[in-house]
Amino acid sequence: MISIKDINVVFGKGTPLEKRALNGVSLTLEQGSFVTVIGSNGAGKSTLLGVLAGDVLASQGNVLIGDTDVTRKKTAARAGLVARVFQDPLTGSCGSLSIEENLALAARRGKRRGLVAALGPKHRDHFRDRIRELNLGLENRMADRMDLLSGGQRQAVCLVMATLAGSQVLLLDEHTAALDPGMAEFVMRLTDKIVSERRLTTLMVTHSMRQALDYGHRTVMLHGGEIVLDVSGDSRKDLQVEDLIAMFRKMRGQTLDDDALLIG
Ligand SMILES: Nc1ncnc2c1ncn2[C@@H]1O[C@H](COP(=O)(O)OP(=O)(O)OP(=O)(O)O)[C@@H](O)[C@H]1O
Repeated sequence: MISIKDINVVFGKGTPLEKRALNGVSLTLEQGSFVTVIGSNGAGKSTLLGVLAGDVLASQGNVLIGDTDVTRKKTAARAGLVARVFQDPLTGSCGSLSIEENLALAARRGKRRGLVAALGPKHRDHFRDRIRELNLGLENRMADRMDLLSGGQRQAVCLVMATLAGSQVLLLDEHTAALDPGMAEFVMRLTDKIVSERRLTTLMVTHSMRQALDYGHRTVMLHGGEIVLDVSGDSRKDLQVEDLIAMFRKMRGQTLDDDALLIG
């Protein structure tokens, strides 16, 4: 479960560049709920994920993950609670390490014992089994460096990595945006499977209105650092991509030049 209450984030406070990125945002997600987050550029989506991951400390408000108040805990201190997959497949893993070593590092996230302990035969078998489930043939390439994989293969491995340390929260920051449409669909189906099988509490930022409505149970729209739409259940089922685009237009007070960018 995630509960954030009345979160304010101000960057560059007291400087000419002061920017209020989040303004009194409150959100509660039950364990296992999958929420898609949309909003135009600069709306505050990444800042919201940063507040949950610990990269961004709120100037006001509280963040609870499960029963733990993590408001003042930095990223490393909440690493065992939160897993994150980024847009750039190179960000969430180490290209110069093998698939197996990356998995071993991910399995130790938030724990004290090092890489050697996580590369014992039992763990290796487990890693190979988990990678085999992807059906990408990567179980035969466990010693290959991560930077030899395609972007999609790498994101798929990152998703497996995100589940290895037992985190209950998964943050997805436009994690399919850099992939071709076929691979993006594969990674989304995999995401859906992992989230539902493991009952992960998930926030997924996307610029694709289609993805935002097709996946998850609830959709939240941010604008100017505030939640301006929060839909689930029947009212979400009735929503069409065109409705979301119309809301974007209204929020931005202008016509979008290229709807295809949003529909994608
Ligand atoms: N570290 C920072 N220092 C100063 N300003 C920042 C910082 N991070 C974000 N901002 C500003 O805060 C606002 C919200 O940024 P954020 O990255 O959360 O938006 P976003 O909704 O994720 O946008 P995008 O869709 O473009 O990724 C923007 O105006 C941005 O310029």
